[in-house]
Amino acid sequence: MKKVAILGPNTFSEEATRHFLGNETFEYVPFKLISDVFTATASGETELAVIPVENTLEGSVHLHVDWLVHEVDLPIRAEWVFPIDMNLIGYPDSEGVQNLENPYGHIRKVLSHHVVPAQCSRFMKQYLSGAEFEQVSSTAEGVRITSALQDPTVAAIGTAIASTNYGVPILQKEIQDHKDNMTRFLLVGQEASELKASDQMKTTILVTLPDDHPGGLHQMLSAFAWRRINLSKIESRPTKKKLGNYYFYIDIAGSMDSVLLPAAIQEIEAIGCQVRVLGCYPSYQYQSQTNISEV
Ligand SMILES: O=C(O)C(=O)C[C@]1(C(=O)O)C=C[C@@H](O)C=C1
Repeated sequence: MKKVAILGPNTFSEEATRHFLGNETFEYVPFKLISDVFTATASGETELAVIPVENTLEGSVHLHVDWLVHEVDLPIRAEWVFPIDMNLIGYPDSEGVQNLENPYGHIRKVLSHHVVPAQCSRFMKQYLSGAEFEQVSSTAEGVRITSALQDPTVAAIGTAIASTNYGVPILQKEIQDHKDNMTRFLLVGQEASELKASDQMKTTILVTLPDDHPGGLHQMLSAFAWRRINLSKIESRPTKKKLGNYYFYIDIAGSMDSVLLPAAIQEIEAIGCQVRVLGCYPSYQYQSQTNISEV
């Protein structure tokens, strides 16, 4: 059984991974810190890792993408998109004071993962403006601490499964700003896995433009444009080597098996761009029942 490192247990990462990879084919190894998820896989302790990289409301999780680019050499093997329903998890007001305007006015501290305030900003502004936000390593860690403290002034935002497993009630369901809040996860690792085919293949590349090459970005993009290759994401990030130096993180709809994509890459290399392929992999969309590990 291949081992998969995940941020967990009781996190959205675990929920999403179990949904897509099922409970039979892989062994899940939970880690408290996302850095440990990466290093466990880089060191060979686990074959694969699951990394959240992007959210509908928050955009890219730069910290995680930067790890993938700068700290480890783990090809992308698959991606999936999973719906994220945030829950306010805590204890009701112990004094039984019914504040009709704000039933959560007794909460003074909220514990969760750092991406959560951007996903629940409206609810937090309306009901939790009197509470301090404290960042913890995952949403589940916030629920675990809330459970240990048993203090109604401390609450967490996390998964329904964390509420059940740590025995802390859900005070309010679905507190994310949009009903269709989604997070994109990458499956990465040196070992390829047999997964169900997807009719959507993606390729992720990193491109560094040559210095002093006016119009370089335009030339690079036109290599894709005239071949009608669809770029689903392009983002510039610092190379971390020199101030003002950037690379482009590019998601391409298409496979390296096609004739067009390798030709486009050759063309941009010919103008002096450096190209690193992070992976060519199947992309899966959420359906209420999706197990991609049955081949
Ligand atoms: O803390 C968790 O539950 C996670 O799985 C991490 C994470 C993330 O890093 O984006 C995953 C999905 C949600 O967007 C919120 C948090």
